[in-house]
Amino acid sequence: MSSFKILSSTRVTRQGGVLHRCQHQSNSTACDMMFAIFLPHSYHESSPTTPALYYLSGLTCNDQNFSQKAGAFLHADAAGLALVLPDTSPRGEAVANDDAYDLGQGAGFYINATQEPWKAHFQMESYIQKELPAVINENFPGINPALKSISGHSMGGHGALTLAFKSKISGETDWKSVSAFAPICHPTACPWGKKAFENYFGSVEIGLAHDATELLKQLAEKSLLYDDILIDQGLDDEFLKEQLCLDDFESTAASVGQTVTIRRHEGMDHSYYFIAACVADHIDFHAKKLK
Ligand SMILES: N[C@@H](CCC(=O)N[C@@H](CS)C(=O)NCC(=O)O)C(=O)O
Repeated sequence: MSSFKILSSTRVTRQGGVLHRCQHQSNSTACDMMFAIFLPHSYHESSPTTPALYYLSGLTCNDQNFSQKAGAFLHADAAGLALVLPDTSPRGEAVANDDAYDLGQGAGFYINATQEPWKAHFQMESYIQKELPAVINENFPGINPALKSISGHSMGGHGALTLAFKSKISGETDWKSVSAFAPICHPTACPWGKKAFENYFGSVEIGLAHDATELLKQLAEKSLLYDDILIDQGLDDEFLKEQLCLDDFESTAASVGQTVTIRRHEGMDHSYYFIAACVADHIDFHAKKLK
């Protein structure tokens, strides 16, 4: 029997768009997972036509930060786009954790951990690449399984870029387009990424296979480049220099021929004010690719 449950449903646009908060037992993470899904008013169960944008949140977030702060629903409703909003990690008393905000619960980094005490539950890559899309397709039949794109913020920007690149390289899943808000672009070169990879994989070197700047080279070698990637970045973002390493990604993209539209915004920081200011353009970017 399926463990899937809708815990709450709230109308969030005047046109009739609805936000559902859902829970299910995950095989990948071996615990109950929460996610939210926004369905535009044009969604109909009887017609599998609605495209979906998966949005991956950053450190310390759960499935609710984006819903409450990004102000994206009206624009997604007009574009006829569903938004899938997963949690950032497995959770619960039986799940390993750490006192620091950048490791453990709330900091899953969208990878499959191989090390104790993390590996039993921290399997977020499998969860986002395979299990969650299957749960969405089974329980929301008005979603078109072939029309999905991915975006994210900070740690979630790293997740969006790396999961999109890895799925193209492996040929397993097809994310039609990818964008990011202030992504961690080169995790093997920044403190957040080094700490995560040392703990979850046992070494930073293993993390090279999970680093957007490194994966770009493989994407190019296999002629699998995206036609464009949209990245927004605030120039007053306190994490830009030490943690995000956007310049490394930009120069590697240029050297391998990957087009990236990078927009740098004076005065904007790392917060959801910045995301709210840019989110409509990301919705339009993906909606066009998903037509
Ligand atoms: N120093 C911050 C780092 C965490 C942070 O800035 N998280 C970003 C993503 S990397 C976020 O979206 N926070 C939640 C929010 O603003 O709602 C903290 O301790 O909370």
